Amino acid sequence: MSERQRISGARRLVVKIGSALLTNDGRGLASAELTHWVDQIMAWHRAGTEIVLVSSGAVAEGMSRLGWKQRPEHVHELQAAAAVGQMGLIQAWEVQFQRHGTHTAQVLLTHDDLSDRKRYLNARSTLRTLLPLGVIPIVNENDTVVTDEIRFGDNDTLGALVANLVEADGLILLTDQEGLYDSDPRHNPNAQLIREARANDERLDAMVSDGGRGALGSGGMQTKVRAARLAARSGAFTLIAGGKVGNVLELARQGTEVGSLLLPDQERLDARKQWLAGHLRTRGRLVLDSGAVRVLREGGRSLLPVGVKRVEGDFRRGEMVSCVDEQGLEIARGLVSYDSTEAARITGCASEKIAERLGYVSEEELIHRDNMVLV
Ligand SMILES: Nc1ncnc2c1ncn2[C@@H]1O[C@H](COP(=O)(O)OP(=O)(O)O)[C@@H](O)[C@H]1O
Ligand SMILES: N[C@@H](CCC(=O)OP(=O)(O)O)C(=O)O
Repeated sequence: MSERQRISGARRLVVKIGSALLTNDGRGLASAELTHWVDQIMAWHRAGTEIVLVSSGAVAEGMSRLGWKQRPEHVHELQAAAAVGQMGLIQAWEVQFQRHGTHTAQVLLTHDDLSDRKRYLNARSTLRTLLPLGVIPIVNENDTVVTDEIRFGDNDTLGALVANLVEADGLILLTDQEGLYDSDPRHNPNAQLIREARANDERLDAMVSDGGRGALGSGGMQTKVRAARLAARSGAFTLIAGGKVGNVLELARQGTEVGSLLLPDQERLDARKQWLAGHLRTRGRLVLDSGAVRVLREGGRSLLPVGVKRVEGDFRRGEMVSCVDEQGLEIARGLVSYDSTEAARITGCASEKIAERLGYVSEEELIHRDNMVLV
């Protein structure tokens, strides 16, 4: 498979559209372009690719609605502008997707949400429920409750964290330049477009080192390269491409060489499992019966409550637990879908009986196979 076919063959993508592009450099929402991006996203969607859209532009749209000509210096004013602008932003997207009979969902997240294990799993479950329903989630930073992110105006990192969260095959960052150049094209007219690189290639750092922040006080290419490295941790590629090129998403879908493709060093699933195995401390143990030990060892299966005999330790949903056999030998590790008290109440229970025991169902599996590594 050629590297560009990775893009056309993607099953799940995160598309991030930056402030500079979406708001015509702060002059209000770019309505004509918005229509065009939605048409292209829908072509992809109709072909069976699940899409999460990460949309910036709340601050810029809020400033325009409030009649503010200068970007305010006070963070609380930026937050106020974002709260006003988010209304316009979501409205504009919704109207466009409605033309295609497609529902949208507003998802506001912070970086902290994604580093808290429980909220991470909750956000993941919500997004993974929306996608098969054919809904397009539209994600932005929850600017009311954060200050750092709004100061730096960086949704590239959020896009990468969402790509990790939903295990996307790729992250597409649409911006006002045609891609990543070997130096800032705003300052160097001879700058050359980088067509393809490994996301972890250290030479990229020098190319983006001047920051090159856009007029809206945003993160420039530095945050895009950093985002590509984050996305690569779960095996996703990143395409940085120019949203001003009329049909850029359509060209990318057809495998045409547009923008800069930054590639991960590892395949998607291996990368995620390595991340799981390496980054988290175990908080408790699930003692499995022999049937569960056998199916886990065979690989590729989730752990259901029915195969668990005993729960040990005190853990919360989303934390890492160890799965052991009755002799205490560790078989696997994974992110658990229920708190220890809930897990104890559903041990040995068929998945369809979870609701009866708990009054609700978070997940049918105690540990989903995507969240598990065999030891
Ligand atoms: N090596 C580079 N290649 C391309 N653009 C660069 C580079 N270094 C800095 N930039 C700057 O990054 C800007 C895009 O980033 P930004 O303004 O944050 O956009 P967005 O809102 O789309 O995230 C470009 O307009 C450009 O001036
Ligand atoms: N969340 C804020 C700021 C995000 C932002 O501008 O990020 P970026 O598009 O990466 O420069 C907004 O919607 O205006």
